[in-house]
Amino acid sequence: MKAHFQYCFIGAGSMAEAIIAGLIQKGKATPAEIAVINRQNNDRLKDLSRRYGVDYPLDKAEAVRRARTLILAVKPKDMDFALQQWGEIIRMDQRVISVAAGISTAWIEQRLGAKAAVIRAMPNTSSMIGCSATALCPGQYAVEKDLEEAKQTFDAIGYTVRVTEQDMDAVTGLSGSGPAYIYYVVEALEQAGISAGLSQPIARQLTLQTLVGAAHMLLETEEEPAELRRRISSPGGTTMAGLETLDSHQFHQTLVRAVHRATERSRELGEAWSDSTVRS
Ligand SMILES: NC(=O)C1=CN([C@@H]2O[C@H](COP(=O)(O)OP(=O)(O)OC[C@H]3O[C@@H](n4cnc5c(N)ncnc54)[C@H](OP(=O)(O)O)[C@@H]3O)[C@@H](O)[C@H]2O)C=CC1
Ligand SMILES: O=C(O)[C@@H]1CCC=N1
Repeated sequence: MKAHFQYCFIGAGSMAEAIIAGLIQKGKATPAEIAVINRQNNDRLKDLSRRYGVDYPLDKAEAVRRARTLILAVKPKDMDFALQQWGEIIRMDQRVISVAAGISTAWIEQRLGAKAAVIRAMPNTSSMIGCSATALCPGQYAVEKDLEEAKQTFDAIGYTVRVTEQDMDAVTGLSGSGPAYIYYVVEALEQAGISAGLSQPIARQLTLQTLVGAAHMLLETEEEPAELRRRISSPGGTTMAGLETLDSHQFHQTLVRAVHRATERSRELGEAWSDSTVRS
C-alpha cells in the first residue's frame, strides 16, 4: 500500500505535539504528511490540526495503515491496549517508533501482527523548538536503514545519540525527564530573586539569561563545568557562600538521587506494564 502519510502519531499528547511542532518547524515533514490519532479526545485533535495543519482522519485505522512511520506516543499504561487496537494492522513494511518510557522493543514486537521494524526513542519536550536530546535503540527487526531514518527524524528536532536498549532507562531518567529538573531550578531561582527583593519580571529575565549564558558557555568553550564554576567562585566571595549552602544541603547528591530514581521508575514502568499478558 502506498504511504499517504510520512508519519502517523498514535497518541496526541504533549510529547506528540512537541515532535510534530519540531518536524514541521524544521521542514522534515509538511503538515499534510502528518496524521495524528488518539483514543477519544476529538477537541484535542481539532486543536492540533488548527495550530499545526496536521490531518486527523476520522478513519483512524486507515491512518495507521497509510503511514510510513508510526510514532507510538501513548502512556506506558495505555500501550497494551493501544497495541491491541492498532498492532494487528501494522505491516512489515512499516516502521514503528515508540517514545514510551520503560517499554521494551521486544514487548512491542510481540504485540504487532507483523515483524515490523521497531525503534525505541527517548526524546524530550524541547523537541518542540528543535532542541531535543534524543537517544535511539533498535529492536530485533530494525535494520540500519530503519535506524538511519529514525535518526534523521529526531536529528530534525535536536541532538540524537544511539545507545543500547539497556541504557534507555538511564537516558529516560537523565534527558527524558531532564527539562523538568531544569525548570524546577529556574522556578526556585526566580522565587529566590523575588524574595530577595527583585520584581518578578526582572527575576525571570535575569534567571533565564543566566541559564542561556551558562549553557552557551558550556557548549562554546567546551570547558569542564567544574572549571567554569571555579572561575566564578572568588575565595571568600558570594558564589562560594552560595555553593557552600548548596553543599550543606547535599544539592549535588540530591540531583544524582533524582536521576537514579527516575531511571528506576522507567524500569518499574516497563516491568509493571510488560509483565502482563504477553501474547504467545
Ligand atoms: N512528556 C514528556 O516529556 C515525555 C514523554 N515521553 C513518553 O511519551 C508518551 C506520551 O506521553 P505524553 O505525551 O506526556 O502523554 P499524554 O497523556 O499527554 O498523551 C497520551 C496520548 O495517548 C492517547 N492514547 C491513549 N490510548 C490510546 C489508544 N489506544 N490509541 C490512540 N491513542 C491513545 C491519548 O488520547 P486521549 O487523550 O484521547 O485519551 C493522548 O492523546 C509516554 O509514553 C511518555 O513516557 C517520552 C519523553 C518525554
Ligand atoms: O514522566 C514521564 O514518565 C515521561 C518520560 C520522560 C519524561 N516524561
